[in-house]
Amino acid sequence: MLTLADYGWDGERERSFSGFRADGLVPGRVVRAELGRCDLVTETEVVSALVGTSWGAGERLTPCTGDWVAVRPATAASSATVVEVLERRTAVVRSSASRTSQAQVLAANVDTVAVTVSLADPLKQGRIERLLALAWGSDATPVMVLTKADRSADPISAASEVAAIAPGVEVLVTSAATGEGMDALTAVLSGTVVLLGPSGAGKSTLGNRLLGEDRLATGSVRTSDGKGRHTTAWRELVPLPHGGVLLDTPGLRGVGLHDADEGLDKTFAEITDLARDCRFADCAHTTEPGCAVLTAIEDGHLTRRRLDSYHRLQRENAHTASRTDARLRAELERPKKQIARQARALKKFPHFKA
Ligand SMILES: Nc1nc2c(ncn2[C@@H]2O[C@H](COP(=O)(O)OP(=O)(O)OP(=O)(O)O)[C@@H](O)[C@H]2O)c(=O)[nH]1
Ligand SMILES: [Zn+2]
Repeated sequence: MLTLADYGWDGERERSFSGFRADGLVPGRVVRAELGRCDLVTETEVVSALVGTSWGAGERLTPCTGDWVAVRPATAASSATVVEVLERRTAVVRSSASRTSQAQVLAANVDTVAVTVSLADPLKQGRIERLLALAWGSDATPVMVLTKADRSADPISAASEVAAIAPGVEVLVTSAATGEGMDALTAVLSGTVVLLGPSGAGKSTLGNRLLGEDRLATGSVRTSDGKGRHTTAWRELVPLPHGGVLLDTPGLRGVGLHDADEGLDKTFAEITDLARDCRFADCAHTTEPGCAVLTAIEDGHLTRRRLDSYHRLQRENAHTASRTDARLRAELERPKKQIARQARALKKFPHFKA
């Protein structure tokens, strides 16, 4: 029997939950979310629960896979109901490709984001940089997982090419087909793990290999049943045999950046470092005199492609930010504000945590 601790519940969470417990509520983690209802694991069972409105504020709650929630248990008269979504420590947020620019939380409370890219196809550097910006922006730890090494003529040089555009990120070469790199992968994955990558990158196949069983539907299975892909926002949270839990997301067609300033700074860490030496604090690294970034390109320390990619993703990020509507922004900011408030409280009252 698995406990909530297997799903990542910890002492800090338990302490901040005491008020809810006093009110007869129990904690649960969302393993699958749909509009208005979700599947949860609680200390005693797996339940299907209705999603209510937030207690104090009366806002409609929108829990997503990975969220910790406060649940009112089922009674003879009513089904189990989610009454609050607990503070998100991390969140993978993308801006969908739609014109209204809806931000969408793909996964909450993730510890490791495994960015999966297939070695069977030519590497697309811009796409890798975009996925890394999304991963860094979540506040979880990104890991680059190159898949299908059995389909590549030279996986080692592919890996060093990726390492060059992924400063500070561990790069692993794997093959679900031969088992190559699986032990190394198991070793670096910790806590709640999400596999993030384009459709067909091999995420589900890799996930099944990590789980040691065919839990997740792979491309071949899905196409054979005749149903189209991407038809549902199906996501599931499954415990891993060596600890931690795996969150399977469907392949992403468009991963627009949302509020990704910090994510971009970390993705392009060497540019962020160089920029400190630019003459102007607000240097845009385009034509400014005394620009350390442009000098690095002239000296051959930085590629023009890399700077162009940085500029392109920054422009896109600024554009989606300007289109995100206020309600959504408030919803996404709420957990962050909670974190900031708690951090301030901790500073003021160091014993607060104990
Ligand atoms: N040769 C080889 N093929 C692989 C490997 N891993 C996955 N594949 C194949 O790649 C295809 C896509 O794999 P999936 O696991 O469905 O990819 P996915 O990333 O989950 O795709 P979506 O569900 O669309 O996001 C399938 O036909 C797999 O059999 C591998 O290590 N080697
Ligand atoms: Zn500059």
